[in-house]
Amino acid sequence: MGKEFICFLLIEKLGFEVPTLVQAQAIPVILAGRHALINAATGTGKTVAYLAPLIHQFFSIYLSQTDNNYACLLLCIMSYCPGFEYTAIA
Ligand SMILES: Nc1ncnc2c1ncn2[C@@H]1O[C@H](COP(=O)(O)OP(=O)(O)OP(=O)(O)O)[C@@H](O)[C@H]1O
Repeated sequence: MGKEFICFLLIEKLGFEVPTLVQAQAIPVILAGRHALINAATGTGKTVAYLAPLIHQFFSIYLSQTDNNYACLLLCIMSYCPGFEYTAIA
């Protein structure tokens, strides 16, 4: 599973045609397995910058180990905190 899944997440599921600067910088680093300290202004897209590659890696592991069972729970918490539209627990 390569870049297509990240594009699927960002474009098809979230409707983000173009990654923000912080996403464009952070996503390839995290996908490469390197540590990343993400520092950017409020509202610049940090949440997706770290969640998209984490979800990608989660499903990569899931698909390569079909004898194990995993659960990925995506929660919509818009009412909890406007502007913060999603979170993930894996
Ligand atoms: N690539 C993108 N294209 C368009 N909109 C985006 C993109 N990435 C994030 N957004 C939107 O921008 C807004 C801010 O994103 P997000 O909450 O991830 O930023 P943040 O940097 O984590 O903010 P905070 O510092 O408040 O936690 C959200 O409404 C989100 O849906």
